[in-house]
Amino acid sequence: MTSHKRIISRSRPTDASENEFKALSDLIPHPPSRPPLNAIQVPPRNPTDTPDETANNGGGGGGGSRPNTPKSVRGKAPSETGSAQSTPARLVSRVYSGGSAIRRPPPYFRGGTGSKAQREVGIANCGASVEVSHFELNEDPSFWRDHNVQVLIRIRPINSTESSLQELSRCLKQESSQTLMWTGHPETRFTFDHVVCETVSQEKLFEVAGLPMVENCMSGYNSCMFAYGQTGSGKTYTMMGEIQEINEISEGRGMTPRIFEYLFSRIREEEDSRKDEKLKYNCKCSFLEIYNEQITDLLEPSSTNLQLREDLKKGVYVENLMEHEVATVKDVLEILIRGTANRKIAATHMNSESSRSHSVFTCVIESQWEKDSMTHLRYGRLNLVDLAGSERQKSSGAEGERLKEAANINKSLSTLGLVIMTLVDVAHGKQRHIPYRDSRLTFLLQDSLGGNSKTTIIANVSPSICSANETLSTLKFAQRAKLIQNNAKVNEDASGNVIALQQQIQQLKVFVIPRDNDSTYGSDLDDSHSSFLNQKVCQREDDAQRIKDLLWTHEEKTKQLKMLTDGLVSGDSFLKEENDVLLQEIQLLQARINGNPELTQLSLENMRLNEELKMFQEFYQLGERETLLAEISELRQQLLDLYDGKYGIHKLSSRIATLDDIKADQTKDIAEQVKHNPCLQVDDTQKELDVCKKSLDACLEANVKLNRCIDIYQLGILWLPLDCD
Ligand SMILES: Nc1ncnc2c1ncn2[C@@H]1O[C@H](COP(=O)(O)OP(=O)(O)OP(=O)(O)O)[C@@H](O)[C@H]1O
Repeated sequence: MTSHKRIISRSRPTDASENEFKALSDLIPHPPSRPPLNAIQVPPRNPTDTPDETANNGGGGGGGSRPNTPKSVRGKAPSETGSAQSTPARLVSRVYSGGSAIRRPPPYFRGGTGSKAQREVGIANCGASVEVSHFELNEDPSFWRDHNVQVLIRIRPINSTESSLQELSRCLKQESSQTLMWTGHPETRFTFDHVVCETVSQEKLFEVAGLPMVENCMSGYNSCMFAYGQTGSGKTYTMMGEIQEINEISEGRGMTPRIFEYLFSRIREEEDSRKDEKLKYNCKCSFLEIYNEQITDLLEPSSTNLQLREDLKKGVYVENLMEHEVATVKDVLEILIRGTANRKIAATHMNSESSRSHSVFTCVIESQWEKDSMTHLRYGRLNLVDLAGSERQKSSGAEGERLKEAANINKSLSTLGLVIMTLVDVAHGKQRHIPYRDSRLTFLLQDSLGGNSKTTIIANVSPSICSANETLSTLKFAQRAKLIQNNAKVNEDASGNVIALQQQIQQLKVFVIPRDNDSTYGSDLDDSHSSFLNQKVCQREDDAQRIKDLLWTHEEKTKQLKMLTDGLVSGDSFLKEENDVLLQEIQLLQARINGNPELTQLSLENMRLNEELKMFQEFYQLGERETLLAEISELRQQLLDLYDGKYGIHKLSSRIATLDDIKADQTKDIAEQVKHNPCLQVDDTQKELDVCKKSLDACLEANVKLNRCIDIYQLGILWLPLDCD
């Protein structure tokens, strides 16, 4: 049996309590020990510390006056971790660590099938024993309906180093399956979604936290689980646990192998039950580490210093990171073991096999099925993150290279803390810039922190008084993280609809095209219909693509706006970007119009109608019609007056000339309007125009008569002086 980290290092039991079980362990074959591929040698802390000893004995534990931390601390030897015999994990661990006896745990520790009642459990600590309360975990299958962030505290058993230093003094007192008390000064009570006591098995923890995550991913939600905590607090144990050889199953296996066991069994189940919908799943995995702010592909270790990129469709991704298709648990285990062997570890005072990097195991789960003539596509991204441990330089005893690593680890963890603090502010409605880009870790996990993801945080703590301060700071971190608000949504791809449209057309063709005996006729019709329909499909596809591009420009715009409000870009460069995006948008819209003749026709018609509307509005609003009518009635009145002889001849003729001018202008206007505006054919207006025309005709007739009268009067006037003379 190999522990998660022991995969890459040799175990040499040195602890007296382990030796107790030597006889039995000798009977059990050990797996071939692997050479430490990437194990980093700890610089000797004093002349008696050789690197070799350090690696084999638990490293820093051997330094100074501290008692040696035997290798098996990492292997969860029961005698060291206090409650080992109560967790099935440790039983297996003993087998392979070469010094443990197989002891069956009490049945209520196995898989959480026991009653939920609190039990008093004896936890052994190097010969001494202490009563600690056992609390079952409360499963709540509906949790993820209302929450997107779940925070669990996992308390690991006290280990031998802690117990030898501080006996069994504890800084934590668990009060229920959700609350615990930090017993330092001042005493502080914390409440979380779950508090996982040291006797809870890996299996039970998986059932509560891992299983619902798999369901979420299968439904198309991005999900993320990360383990946080001080160095040696049990993060790797939680995430990886004890991974045996590929073909063997260990009770101590952690979240990651269990998640994939369950995932593949659910995939089989779903695919079988939805055969009629042709449901198919596809999974792709990648495994990376972030070490000293550099990203390395753990499955291709020569592929180092990989760059993070951001894409609107893909989100944040690692350029050139290899993705491996997986279809079975074996495939995943093979990747896990290979990748873990390449992970950077080293011995520190706190942990003989301390992970010096953050590791991210990612699986993209895609599903495709057909329903109601539609092809549905869904995908969920599952991130399983084992963070490097936070550590106080004093207690970790880090020096040289270890110190540089520790500084980088602490820097990225403090950025993580800052991001979480800012997200909490944002959740309280404050406008804040979130410093995702300040570390590779937060940039990569951007979606899992305050974004589109359902996220589980497992904060690992030691209950020992030796780690009281670190435990308190982890609890505070977890408390803040609980306040993050994520916005998880199902990832569904609408492009499936184009395929569905094509299928629909094919189906409709069967009904629409008449099938008679004349095969020639049938096939001709078939061909013409088919080419017509194909043309339509192409048109729709082009249109769909253009709409997608438009959507992209809109997303780009939103992103720019966000950067502007966050103060990441200046107003000038924002306007320039905005201008470019708008130009792109215009081009896209233009292309959309050009690519669709029906749309062009409609838009022309729309423009014409708008023009007409504008003209009518002006016609009524400016009161032209009323003015015209008023002029006509005035003219009439004047004619009548003229007949009554009220006007002098000169005045009359000048008035007539003015009226003629007005009439001519109005007639011209109307003629122009009629000429340029076919809209005047519209019934109502036509009627009004007819009335106007009639009035004008009457005016013109009256005018002719008036002119005649004027002529007669003028003749009369001409003759008058003659008479007088
Ligand atoms: N719940 C647990 N039950 C039994 N043993 C545990 C438990 N948690 C941790 N251990 C043991 O404690 C030791 C340290 O655990 P682990 O390596 O997982 O810590 P870590 O937080 O990953 O440390 P680092 O940050 O330094 O990598 C290991 O030997 C592991 O087997």
